[in-house]
Amino acid sequence: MKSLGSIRRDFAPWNDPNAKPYIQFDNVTKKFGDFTAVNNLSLTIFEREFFALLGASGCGKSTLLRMLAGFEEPTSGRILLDGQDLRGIPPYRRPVNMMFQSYALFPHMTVEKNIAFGLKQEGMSAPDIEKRVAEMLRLVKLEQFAKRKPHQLSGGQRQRVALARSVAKRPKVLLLDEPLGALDKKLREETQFELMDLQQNLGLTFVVVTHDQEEAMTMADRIAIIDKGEVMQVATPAEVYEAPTSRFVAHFVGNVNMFEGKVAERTAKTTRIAGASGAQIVVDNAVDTAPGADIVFAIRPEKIKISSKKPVDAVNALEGEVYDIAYLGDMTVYHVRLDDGQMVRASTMNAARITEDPLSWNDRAWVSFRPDAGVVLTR
Ligand SMILES: Nc1ncnc2c1ncn2[C@@H]1O[C@H](COP(=O)(O)OP(=O)(O)OP(=O)(O)O)[C@@H](O)[C@H]1O
Repeated sequence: MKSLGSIRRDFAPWNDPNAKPYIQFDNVTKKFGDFTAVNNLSLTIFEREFFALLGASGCGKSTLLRMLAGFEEPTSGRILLDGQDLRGIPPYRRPVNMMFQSYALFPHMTVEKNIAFGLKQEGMSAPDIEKRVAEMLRLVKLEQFAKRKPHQLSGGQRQRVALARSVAKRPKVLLLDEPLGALDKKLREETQFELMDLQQNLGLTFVVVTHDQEEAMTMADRIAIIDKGEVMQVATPAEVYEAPTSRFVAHFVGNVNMFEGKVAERTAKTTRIAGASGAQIVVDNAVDTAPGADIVFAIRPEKIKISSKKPVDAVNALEGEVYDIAYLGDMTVYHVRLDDGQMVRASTMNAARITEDPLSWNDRAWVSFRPDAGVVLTR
């Protein structure tokens, strides 16, 4: 497969067999009574990585973070940081800091006092505190707000104060639980980039918990997709999107079409899949699957072409009727009901202002795609 690697091109320690993991969850299980919140989970995070734990509500991602911070201990298994077993080490003695969803700023203190608070408690000298606070204010671009109190700030500004306060003590690892949850969409997007800059400039390791796939995709070097306390896949955003290893992951991240069927025939290079209704498609061989086995071809909407005439030379072309059209400005999403009843989602970028092949509701239409435009999944 071609590289679906890190956006930071030169940063991919997970591909380096000699790289030492920084954080290790080693067969970690966490039970609350009879309920298993985290189930025999293992994963590794590298120094300076921006790592996201992504999953639906209740999947156990916050529990993972809380165990790393030391607010919970694993029922079994180990968590190592820089080779050291963290069991029994209280939160304040771990080189990690946690930023909570509710930022919990002190309302009666100014921005600079909020940032200075932890440093003072640590016994840092006054001139050093002053220097560090100024540096933090610069970092989060709040210099002119130093004397304000939290209620005189916007949500996004409060967010940045909380961030500055969490990184002021220079923890090696910053844990962020839904850090942008309280921000509106536009501010969220801006802050995502600020967070990435901050992490890179300070050279910190970030572990962020989110249920927002777009947020994880934007910010993280790698994403762990968690379901019911188990890791479903750990990969770069591009791999998770282009090469999901299960239906669960394919569905969880982005939109996807699933062509279900049985293996009808295999050659050295391709597999022919027969759907229940008789429609057949040909895909590149990806897995070792015997004829007759159940299989699914997962393909993203933007990899499907839609046209009013049957495309010449297309290996896979299926006919149907336009059921629904959503014009979204930058792109248009078509729902096509194939003649066998399956609904297919195809999206096209509106790169030009006028479409050459306009399609309307109830028009006959063809959807076509290349054999390598999706992935074959068996689980
Ligand atoms: N102290 C506790 N006692 C009992 N059950 C708990 C406790 N803490 C968490 N759980 C349960 O463990 C599961 C995982 O919780 P966790 O907070 O890790 O989920 P999450 O993935 O972070 O969800 P959310 O996005 O809603 O915060 C949930 O079903 C939750 O109810």
